[in-house]
Formats: sequence, C-alpha cells, structure tokens
Amino acid sequence: MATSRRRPSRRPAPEGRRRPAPQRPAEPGPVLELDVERIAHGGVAVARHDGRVVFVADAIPGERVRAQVTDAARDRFWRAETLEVLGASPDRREHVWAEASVDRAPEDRAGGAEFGHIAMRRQRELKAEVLRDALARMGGVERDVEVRAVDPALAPGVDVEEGTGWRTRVRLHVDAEGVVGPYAARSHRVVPVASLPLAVAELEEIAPLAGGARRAGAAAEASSIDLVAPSGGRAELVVHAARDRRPEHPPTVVERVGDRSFTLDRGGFWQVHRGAASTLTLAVQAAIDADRFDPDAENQDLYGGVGLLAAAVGDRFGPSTRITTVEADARATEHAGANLADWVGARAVPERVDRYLDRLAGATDGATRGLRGATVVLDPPRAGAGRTVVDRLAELRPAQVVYVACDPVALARDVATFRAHGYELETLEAFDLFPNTHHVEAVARFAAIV
Ligand SMILES: C[S@@+](CC[C@H](N)C(=O)[O-])C[C@H]1O[C@@H](n2cnc3c(N)ncnc32)[C@H](O)[C@@H]1O
Repeated sequence: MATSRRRPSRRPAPEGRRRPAPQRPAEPGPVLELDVERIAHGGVAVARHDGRVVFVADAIPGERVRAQVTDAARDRFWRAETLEVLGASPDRREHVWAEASVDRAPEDRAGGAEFGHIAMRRQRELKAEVLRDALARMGGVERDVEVRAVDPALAPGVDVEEGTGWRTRVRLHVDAEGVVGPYAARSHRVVPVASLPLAVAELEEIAPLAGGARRAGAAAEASSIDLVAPSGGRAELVVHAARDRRPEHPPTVVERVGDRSFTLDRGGFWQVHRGAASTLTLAVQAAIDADRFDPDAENQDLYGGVGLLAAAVGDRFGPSTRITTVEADARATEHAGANLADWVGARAVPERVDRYLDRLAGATDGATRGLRGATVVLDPPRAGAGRTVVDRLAELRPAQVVYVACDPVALARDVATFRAHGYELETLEAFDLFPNTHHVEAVARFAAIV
C-alpha cells in the first residue's frame, strides 16, 4: 500500500552482476507493507508488490516490514529499505553494530554489516541458500552445502559466536567536513560511528572514531584512512590524501600462517578475516585429490597474491613440488617470489592470468609441458575467473582445479563453463569468512571426467 514518498538516493547496481546495466537515476517510490519471502544475492531480501519483485534491505525472510521504495525506475523490480519491522523473525536480534541498526534512518545506517541483525546460525543458512540457488540456476548443479563458521582455534581474539572482532583491514572515509567513518549502507555518505565491532580489537583501539579524527592526524586533505592489523606486527593507521600516489617502495607488513611468514605491501591484498588465511590453507589442502596430484606436473596457483595458496600446496606435498604462482600485481609477485624462496619447485610470474594461459596454450617450443596432469588453484577476485580464463584453462586439460570463490554467482557462472568443458564439480565447502555481512567464501574442486 502506498503511503508516502521520500528523497531520491543513489543505489549501486546489484552485486555479482558482471557488467551493470547503464545507470538509470533512482526514482523514489511509495512506502509499502511487504511480506519478505527469501534472500537474494547481495544481502537483500525478496518481496513482491502487485506481482513485481521488490528487493528490500535489512529484512529477514518470513518478516513483514514497512519499507520505503528507494528506486522504482525499472518495471521489472524495485528496491526498498526497511523502515519498520511489523512482524519480526525469531532470528532477528539486536544489531551487533548499533550504528547499522534498523532503528536508525536508512541513510544513517553504517554499511558493511548488512546481516548484523540476524542470528549467526540463520546468517549461515541464508548464505548457504544463496550458494545453492546460484549453483542450481546458473551452474546447473544441485548441491547441498553447509556454510561453516571459522574454527575459533584458527582465529585468536575473534568472537566466532557473535561474528565480531575479525576484520584485520578496515577503510574509513573522510568527508568534506572532516567527519571520519564508514560509508552508509548503499551510499557514499560518511557516517560517524563510535565503534567498529567487526574489526579486531587492535584496530578498534587505534581507530579515530566519534570526533577523534583530527586528533588522530586526519589532515584537511585526507580522503580515507586505512587500518591494518597484520598478525606479525603492530596495528597501523594510514591516512591517504585524495591525490596520493602509490610509493615506489611501499611499506611492508608480515602475516603469519602456522609456521610460515608472508611479507606483503601494507596496502596489498591479504585475506581479511583473522582466521581466513589458515582456514583457506587447510581447505585448499583438503580439497586437492592426492590421487590426482602429480608433484612434477606444471601445477599452478593462479591469482596467487603473495603466494599463500602455493605455500598451502607445497606444505602438503613437499618443497620440491613444482608450482607456479601467477599474479598481475608486480609488487605482490615480487613478494611471492621471496615468500616461496626456500622452495626448489616454486616460481612466481608477474602476469595477468588470461595472458599467461594464452602464452601456455600457444607454447610450441617444448618450454612447457602444458597443464596435463597438473593441479590448478584458482582464486580470482570477486568477479570470478570468467569465461575467457575458464575456457582457456579447461582447454589446457589440468587434472583438477581447486577454485576459491568469494562470490556465489560468479562461481556458479564459472561452474557452468567448466561443465561445458567436461569438468564436474566434485567437492564444495563453504566458510563464513565475513560474518555479519552477506559474503561467503567457497572452495570447490573440479575434475576432468571426459
Ligand atoms: C582474491 S585475491 C587472492 C590472492 C591469494 N590467492 C591469497 O589468497 O592471498 C585475487 C588476486 O588476484 C589478483 N588479480 C586480479 N586480477 C588478476 C588478473 N587478471 N591476473 C592475475 N592476477 C589478478 C589480485 O591482485 C589479487 O592478488
């Protein structure tokens, strides 16, 4: 039922869509009472109004909510934000982050904790549902999957029960008035906050929150502040100006995973949850089928970062295991080379994965034996490996591919491409590496069946 209209707000395209449709200006619509049916990819729930799908934020399947339509520009679906919960789910709880609570006006809700109002067990069930649906709809695979909490033994200091205290990297923004905070959900408006419950304790201590920004040295020209808590060193606060260039020799930090140390640029990629690197190390090691593993084949760690997963493979199968880690970022590759230096069989190649595979496919000089019999670990960014890379990789016929995925829809698309090449999804594990958000990490194994 339509009762009122509110000011327009800019909405990002739904996550997981590879190429967003050309941006249309959001058109605010009515306030509706909605019965929420199920969860969708991207952390929003699905309801219907007059036969039209409405994606509604901050709601739980089974609830009845009063919601403001914030974008009614399309015929096919609208977007809305919960204003009031009229019939609460038994899984609704007080938000773990007061500043992200549904009790606040939607434009004042801090972003980055869009599941924080849902009981942890239900959060994981919803993530499993999204993964299952995506695999069925886009990957053509019916697969039941459980999303598992991080083992507390792998994540010291993290409150696994509450899903708090896990973020080792946080970016805060600084607006024109010098206000420091996260962006509000679904916008680029900076929201001042008094706490960062998802961050590890060391970061909460040094974060310049609730008016402390200028004290902490956020100069007038600062545009963002990065908080970094490496496991092998002190937590650091880094202030960036809008026109900062990446220094030629950026400062480095050390991360420890079991007995290993990894050096990386302070602003370089590292798995964000305090227990993520260990969880993925164990998951990748477990996913590799030892019967299909050949230590002398041209094994690959594609999208390798600073060599975390190449090390996982080597630690399982021995230091003479041949493995090439391929990474587009030259600095990360340099670190990977050094991090894996004590390994006879490891090398690091600074190249884009698509070009690297093209080169392998074209090699006719005997310099490579191709990927026949090889094991490939594939850990692409959120958009997934994509058709070009999966086509090329599958044509090179590795024995098995262990795919680490942080986006269910991108994974499901790539599943379909692998299957079209005769690779079947054999195993699938999922981990809650981003508690209180909608994100989920999956580790899948594909093997050539034809
Ligand atoms: C999800 S991270 C995984 C890194 C590493 N496996 C780890 O767990 O630490 C993805 C990595 O892929 C790199 N990357 C992004 N696009 C790439 C491309 N086209 N070719 C090679 N590497 C790429 C990024 O720089 C990033 O280090």
